[in-house]
Amino acid sequence: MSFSNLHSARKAKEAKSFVKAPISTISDVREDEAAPSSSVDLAEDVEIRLASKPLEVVRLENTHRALPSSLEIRHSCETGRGMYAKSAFKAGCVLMATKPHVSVLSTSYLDAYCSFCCGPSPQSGLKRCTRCRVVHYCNSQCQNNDWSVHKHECDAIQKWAQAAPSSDAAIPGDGVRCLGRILWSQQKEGLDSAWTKEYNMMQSHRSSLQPSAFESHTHLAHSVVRYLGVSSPLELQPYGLTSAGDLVDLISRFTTNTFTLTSPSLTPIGISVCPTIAFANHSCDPNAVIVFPRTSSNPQMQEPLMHLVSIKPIIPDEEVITSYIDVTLPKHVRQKELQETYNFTCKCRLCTKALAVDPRESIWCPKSCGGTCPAPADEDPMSRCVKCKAIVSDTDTVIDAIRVGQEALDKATSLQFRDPVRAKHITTNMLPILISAHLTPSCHPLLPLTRLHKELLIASLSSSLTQDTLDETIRTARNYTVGLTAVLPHGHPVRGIALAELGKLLAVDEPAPPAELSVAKERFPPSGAPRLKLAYETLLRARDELMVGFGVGNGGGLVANEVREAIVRLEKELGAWTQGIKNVLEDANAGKANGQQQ
Ligand SMILES: C[S@@+](CC[C@H](N)C(=O)[O-])C[C@H]1O[C@@H](n2cnc3c(N)ncnc32)[C@H](O)[C@@H]1O
Repeated sequence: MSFSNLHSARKAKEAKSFVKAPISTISDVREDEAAPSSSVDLAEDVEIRLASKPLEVVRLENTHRALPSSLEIRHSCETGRGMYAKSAFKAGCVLMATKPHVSVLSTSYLDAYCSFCCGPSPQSGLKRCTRCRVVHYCNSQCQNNDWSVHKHECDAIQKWAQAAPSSDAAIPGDGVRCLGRILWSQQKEGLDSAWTKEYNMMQSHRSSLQPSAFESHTHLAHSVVRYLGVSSPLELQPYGLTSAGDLVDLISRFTTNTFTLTSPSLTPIGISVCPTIAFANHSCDPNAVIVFPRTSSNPQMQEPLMHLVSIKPIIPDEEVITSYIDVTLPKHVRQKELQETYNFTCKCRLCTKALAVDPRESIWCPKSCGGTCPAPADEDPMSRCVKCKAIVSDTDTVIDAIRVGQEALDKATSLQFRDPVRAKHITTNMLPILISAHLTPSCHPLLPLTRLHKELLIASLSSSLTQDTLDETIRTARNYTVGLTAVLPHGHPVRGIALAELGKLLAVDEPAPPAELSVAKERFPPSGAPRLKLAYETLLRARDELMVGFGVGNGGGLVANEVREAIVRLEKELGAWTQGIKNVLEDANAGKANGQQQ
């Protein structure tokens, strides 16, 4: 397989969730060395997620037609409205698929994806709107379909650019553009329409706004008013905004209920608003995920379609719960994000159950018994191995390494697209420090640094593809999948994508395989046929996990299609190898036999 076949060579400019790292510096980790998984026992889990008494069903009165009859909205005192299963689902079921009310691309993707169907640029390239010169479309069909809303947006973008203090600020941010689209769409659909009612039924935290949210909400409100070009409160009335409180509700509903729009390989490319799926509440140990698999052969057919997919079996009356944040993060980071953005304290079992060791905050046993210990922290420096009870003596080193690692992660993330060489320098230097402090591959910040390093290595492979750089990238990708395996359940789409990426890297033609294959026998990654075999096995695992995470009914999404094609190619290559070896052996045997006869 050629390097260009790697989907991960994408320009993930605004990826805000995870990261990657260089590998020659990372000691090899076996998959069975991963810290114990934090996923929970199903029977116990179900017991917790089933309400003790029947919950009140929320009547939707001619709205939310996208909600299938197998799901129901019910109300609980603790979490408000939530989505509940009325029948049983296996892992990998598409619970619902619907077109979001609004989807908007992040600024850095406006020239790489179509602003109507959110599909990637076709081979022939995207066509730019000649008036605003900001949004792009696949073709005139997408442009025409978008015109009823874009005609307002087009004027607003042009006026915004004229008033911008610098070229950096010439395009409004995605939040402002998304709110503009919501308001123009409401006007188009009618303030009494189901569309508008559904938006207005979404939860607002207006009466309980966190002080930390005041500033960002006020800033967003001012920007939206400027973007709409209104100069008095009266001019907001046609948008259904009759008071300052209405404006706060609009913004609060937006921040509380917005989803990240992702590509089929999970690169965050924008934001989407979908009131029906927004009924789903949060858990750090979710049983469902939201993906955009883009399986339709015609990209303009209703794309982007948001799919809600079960990643665990769900029983009738069980709540369907997704995660709003990156659940590979440690508890205190998750809790802070949920409080600040969504205004609640998570009481899921991952947040409340005392785990002996959380793989997100774990180090290897100081006596190397194979067990793990909780990562020491300033407030709780005492730590011992859960297996052999050995005490961690050098706690300051670990605490310092974690602190410096977090600083390096923040710095390298901010440099990833602006100065990738410096970012890679940082990750290259930081990874060995965290590894020598005994952090497990799933421990924060080693996991996100490994991810960032991997992304940086993949991005630089096209200009420097050598055996060493490829092997280093493979080792990093492998360490990343090992870390993920400890913190995400089987079938989580992030795991499927990471495995697909690793499998594809292993399948890239080796630029200069070692002449003496026996010399390289023990190292990772292997060379030659064993490498192809490993690529094949990894892609089979990826296919199985993608089928769950992106839905069996979707064939595992676009990435699983690519994986299947790679599997077929590898089957042929491996077949050719096996046949070649068989032929050589037969020739050798025939030669021996001839020699004996003579
Ligand atoms: C996207 S909405 C989910 C639907 C919402 N419960 C409703 O009634 O419309 C997000 C909001 O739901 C509430 N929520 C979601 N998950 C929760 C949880 N695990 N515990 C408490 N509140 C939760 C929070 O108020 C959060 O800001």
